This record gives sequence, C-alpha cells and structure tokens, in this order.
Amino acid sequence: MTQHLVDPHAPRDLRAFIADLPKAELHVHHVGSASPRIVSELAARHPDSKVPTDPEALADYFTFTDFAHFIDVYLSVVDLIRTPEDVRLLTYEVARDLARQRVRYAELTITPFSSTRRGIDERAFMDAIEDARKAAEADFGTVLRWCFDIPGEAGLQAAEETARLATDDRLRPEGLVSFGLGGPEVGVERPQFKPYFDRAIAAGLHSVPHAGETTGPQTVWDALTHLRAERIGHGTSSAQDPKLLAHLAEHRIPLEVCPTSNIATRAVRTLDEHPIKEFVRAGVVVTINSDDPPMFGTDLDNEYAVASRLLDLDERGLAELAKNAVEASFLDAAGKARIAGEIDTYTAQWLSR
Ligand SMILES: O=C(O)c1cccc(C(=O)CC[C@H]2O[C@@H](n3cnc4c(=O)[nH]cnc43)[C@H](O)[C@@H]2O)c1
Ligand SMILES: [Zn+2]
Repeated sequence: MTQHLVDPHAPRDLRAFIADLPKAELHVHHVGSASPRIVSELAARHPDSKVPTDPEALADYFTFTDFAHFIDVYLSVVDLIRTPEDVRLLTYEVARDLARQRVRYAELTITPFSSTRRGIDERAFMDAIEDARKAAEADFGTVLRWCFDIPGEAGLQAAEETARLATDDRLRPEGLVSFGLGGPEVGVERPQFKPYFDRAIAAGLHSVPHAGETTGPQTVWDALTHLRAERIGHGTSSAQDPKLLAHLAEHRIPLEVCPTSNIATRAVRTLDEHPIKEFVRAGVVVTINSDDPPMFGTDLDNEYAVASRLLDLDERGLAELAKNAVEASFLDAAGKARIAGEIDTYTAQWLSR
C-alpha cells in the first residue's frame, strides 16, 4: 500500500510556508500526473482496463517493485487516454492540481507518440492540449508549456514521429518549448537520438533528456555531448563522477531532481541516501520536481518538504530553490522576473509576520 510519502520530519510551519510559496515545476509528466480521481473515472469508462477504479486499490496498484514495473503501470494508464476529450480533461485537471500548490509555471512532459500510436488524431491531440493550456491560464493563472519527449525504448520510429510532431509548423503547438527523452535508460543509448535532437534544437526547442536515473554517469555525459542537454532529467548517478559534477556546476547545467520518484522506482534506496546533498555541495544547480506525483504518492509541496529536510533549508533556502526552477525554466524574461518577484515578496511577508 503506497502511503502518501509525506515527510513526517519536515517542521509543520515550513509546510505552511511551502504551501503558499509561488513555485515553478520543470519535470512533471502529463499522464503521470493524472489524479486518482481522473484515473478512476477513466478506468470506469474502460472496463477492459486492468487499472483499478477503486482509489484504495489504485494506491496499491501504484506500488512498484522496480523501474520496469513502473513503466508497465504507467503504460496501462496511458491506455486509458483514448480520445481528445480524455486528453483535454486530463490536461486541465493536472493544471488545477498544480495551481492548488501555487505552481505559477510548469513545463509538462508529454509523449505524443504514445497517444497518436494509440489512435488519437495528431491534430485533435494538439488542439486538446492547447485548449486546456489556455483555459488553465485563464482560470487558474498557471502558465503551462510543453516538453515533447521520445519514449526511448520505442526506438527510432518513436524518435522520428516525436521529432516530426515537434517541428512541423502545421502541427507543433504554440506552448511547446523543449524536447526530451524518457522511458527506460538501460539498453537505450543516448547517442542514437542525436539526429532527432539536432532537428528539434534547429527548430528552436530546448534539449532536456532524462539521464542518469537508472544508469550510470556516462548516460549523463552522453546526454550533454550528443543531445546538447540544457538541463538533465534526474541525473541521479552524476554523484558517482566528480568530474561530471564539476562540469555541471561550471556550466550551470541544472538537474531536475525528483527525490520521491527515485525512491518509488527503486533508483535510490532511501531518501537519506539520495545524492541531492552532494549536488548542492558540488555547486550544481538543483531544481525540485515531483515527476509523476499521484503514482509516487507525493506532490510538489511534499518534494519541497523533503528537500528542506535533506538540505536543512529554512524559508530563505526554500525560496532560493524555487527561484532556481524559475531561472532554469524556458519562460520568457518578463515571466521569470514576475514569478521571482512573487517569491521574494511572499518570503519577505512571511518572515516579517
Ligand atoms: O507508448 C508506447 O507505445 C511505448 C512503447 C515502449 C516504451 C514506452 C515507454 O517507455 C514510455 C515511458 C513513458 O514514461 C514516462 N515517464 C514518466 N516518468 C518517467 C521517469 O521518471 N523516467 C522515465 N520516463 C518516465 C516517459 O515520459 C514516457 O512517456 C512507451
Ligand atoms: Zn521523468
């Protein structure tokens, strides 16, 4: 049974500070953010699915023995997203959940290949996410942008399809800012995807592949050298290579750290063993993210509480973490200044109480 991985050690008043702290999230997956309510509702529409409809049973279903098991469960939820209406509902409700946590800006990772290969029309898919993005900004004030990622295990056919959807001006959505690579890393060498990342970068997109989540530091090096990564998804194994840590710090290449995700997928054994402290000690820019929050029994607020404990942060330290994410984002300069200003104003008011 996946208990909500609330970190009981974080002081209660810091949790209150975190709850209303304006935040940006850079590493959070579209389908992976489907709330238990949404998943249950979609599962009820599709009785053929093995995904439970009962929230209690769903919590057990979201308990993973290893990363491969996580991907199997993840794909069973992907199978529930069958129509453009499902896509729009999911996207708008994910935005609602982000807004509830004072997430003012999020770069949501979407895997369009997984939906188009399951029969959703590509134009209808793009219209659905864009409709939801504009409605969410109007209704919740939360700004969404998209990262399109290649499910690497699906191979070069998936890479070609994802690069086409991301670079064809007749299809690419207005909110698209970056291009990624997700799924299992073992046996999915990063260099083979260079041509697709080159096309995406030439089309003005930023490179943000997962790397070093379930494989060693060489995968991170490959993401940097072959895929020209501007940020690294997870990068957990970077802590095994002091030269890599020094490179990340010197070139200010941020890591999208997802602490609870790494525990839930068994990539890291315990939170106290998570290398986030090593990253900070080496001067690497760290951003805090939830990855697939309902699946991992967490949310972004809880990830900030975990970070406050592991890094021994007070309100000012947490505000700096939040500003790291704003600065590492691909939002325009005016948007960055606005959210950074909100963080500073909120923190000053909190400390002056
Ligand atoms: O869609 C398919 O048909 C398909 C076929 C083979 C393999 C895949 C995938 O591997 C999809 C993986 C899916 O998982 C997403 N994701 C969510 N969280 C994470 C994470 O922490 N690490 C890596 N991948 C993650 C990813 O965005 C892919 O969409 C699909
Ligand atoms: Zn991820």
